Amino acid sequence: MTSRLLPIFAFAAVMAVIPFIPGVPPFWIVLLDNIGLASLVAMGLVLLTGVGGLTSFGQAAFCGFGAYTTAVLTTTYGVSPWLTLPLSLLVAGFAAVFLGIITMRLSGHYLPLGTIAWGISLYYLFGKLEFLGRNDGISGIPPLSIGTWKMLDPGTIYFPIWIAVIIAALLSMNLLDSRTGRAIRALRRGHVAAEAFGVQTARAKLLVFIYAAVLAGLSGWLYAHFQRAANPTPFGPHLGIEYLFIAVVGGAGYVWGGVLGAAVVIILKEALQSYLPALLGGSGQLEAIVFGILLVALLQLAPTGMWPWVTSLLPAKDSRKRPASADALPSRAESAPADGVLLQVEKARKQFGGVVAVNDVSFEVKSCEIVALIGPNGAGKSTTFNLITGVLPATAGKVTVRGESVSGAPPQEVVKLGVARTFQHVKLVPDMTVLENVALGAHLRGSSGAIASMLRLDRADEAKLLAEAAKQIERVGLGDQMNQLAGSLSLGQQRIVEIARALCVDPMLLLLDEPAAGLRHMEKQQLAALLRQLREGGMSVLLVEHDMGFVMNLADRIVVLDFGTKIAEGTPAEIKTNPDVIKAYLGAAA
Ligand SMILES: Nc1ncnc2c1ncn2[C@@H]1O[C@H](COP(=O)(O)OP(=O)(O)OP(=O)(O)O)[C@@H](O)[C@H]1O
Repeated sequence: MTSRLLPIFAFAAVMAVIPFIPGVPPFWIVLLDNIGLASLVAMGLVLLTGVGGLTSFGQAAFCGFGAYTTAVLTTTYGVSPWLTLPLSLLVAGFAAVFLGIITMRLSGHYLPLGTIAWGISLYYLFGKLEFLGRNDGISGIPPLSIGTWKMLDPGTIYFPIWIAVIIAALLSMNLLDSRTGRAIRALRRGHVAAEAFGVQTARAKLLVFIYAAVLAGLSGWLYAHFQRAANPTPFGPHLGIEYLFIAVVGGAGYVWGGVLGAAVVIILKEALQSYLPALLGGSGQLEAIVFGILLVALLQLAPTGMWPWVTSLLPAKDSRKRPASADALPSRAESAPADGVLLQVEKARKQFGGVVAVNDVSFEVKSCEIVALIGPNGAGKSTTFNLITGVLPATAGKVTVRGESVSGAPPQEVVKLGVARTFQHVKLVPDMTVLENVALGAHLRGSSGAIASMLRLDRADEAKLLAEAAKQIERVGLGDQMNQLAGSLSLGQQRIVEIARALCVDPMLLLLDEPAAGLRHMEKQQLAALLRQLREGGMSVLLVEHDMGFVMNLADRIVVLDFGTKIAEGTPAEIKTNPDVIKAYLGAAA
């Protein structure tokens, strides 16, 4: 048994024993059932909100889909509860596809607002539909049973609930620790970085949305057979907010945070409801107020949630070693273009309203060449990068890579042609290790999907991706930092991590946006040596850089932009003495 699974099996063993401990009050078991049911929903939210950065207040509605599906099928049509399980999950999943296609396009505050909107609508819909029993709901739902053993009491339904929680936790952990998981985790840093490495972000968002909905649907299915009744109240927006609360209190980025959050919130609520009126002698909503205050205090104590706070109190584990060696990933099949021109930018133009950020700029990058793009702040260098990599559509002009037009192509297509990039403002996921961040660069070189990852069938593929990531990290000289969190590195080192991530693409052209910023003198020399070595190996580099010493010693050719217009192009020696460049840039930079 691996050390990863050991704590889970220990937890499962403890949970299995609890109902058999003599003297355990039945009320505790009911509480544990409720914790398990809430854990399932919260675990989905951990992936959706904590990991993927997509806030949803509407998860309770998916519990409703799961619960009502089994309620209708078992009571009206007499279908066996076990047969309704896949159907409940399917209905919740399809509802997520439909709602996800509409809502996942929203960004910023509009996304959570969208989820509140459909959360409220579905709550009222459940209460209006005749076949769902309107506000009274559906009663007489049969219990789960195996043979003649009917799971009628809280102590027996306890087992399917907690088996579901443990399986869901395992699947979620497997998913996060995979190629698809990295893609989901990268979503939190925005679309641009993930898409630059081929991640279909819309698909990844929808996937995690469906996953969270299916877990909520499972919770709803279990709830219906636990309560033996379903009505709209537990599937309304109030509960939707509470589930999000549970995930945040537990630690929205951590699978087990969902379970811990559910335990803390449900036990706290229950304790306040039982003891507060007796203590203070009052009745009414006092416990709700105290509950709110206590949760805010908890979040002050552990702003990223209880789970990371609790685990930080445990003795630190040994960080993982270098990934085991694996078969190398196949190298890029395409060879250098016959005419030697890797990248051709022809009269590229980009206007933002009245601002002409890139003004009919033309230049090319040949095979095995290092070209620098320089110019004052706001000259249009980063915008030019964004035009080449498909982040922004050009207003006019043409960009070709190895003779193939990339105008209008999305970043996911451009990277397939062997164009990899780094960003002026570093876009790493800070709470992922250096290794995991870099492995995102090899996304397109792996093929395992979400289901294979959840079932751990992706290990051979994953080993190759991690081995490639480790190779590139060592190549850029950060082998010792491989298992550190990317956010703990200096900004200069994070830029180098971005280079390793780009190298994982096996690129023909590397686009580096200010790679030397934040590096010390020695580190700059090492970076220059690395880039020369890459050039010797057949790679081309286009770099934006303000450090003129670095550029002049490294570049074969320099293109100078000023106010979006190309004002000069030539060798470092020519550029250094060009009066226009001195006037517009070098004079000021010197
Ligand atoms: N999304 C945008 N919307 C509007 N204007 C923009 C946008 N992006 C860039 N610009 C404008 O386009 C011009 C070029 O910006 P760009 O970031 O490409 O310059 P840069 O040469 O990379 O500058 P720096 O060296 O400061 O990064 C600037 O005037 C900038 O304000």
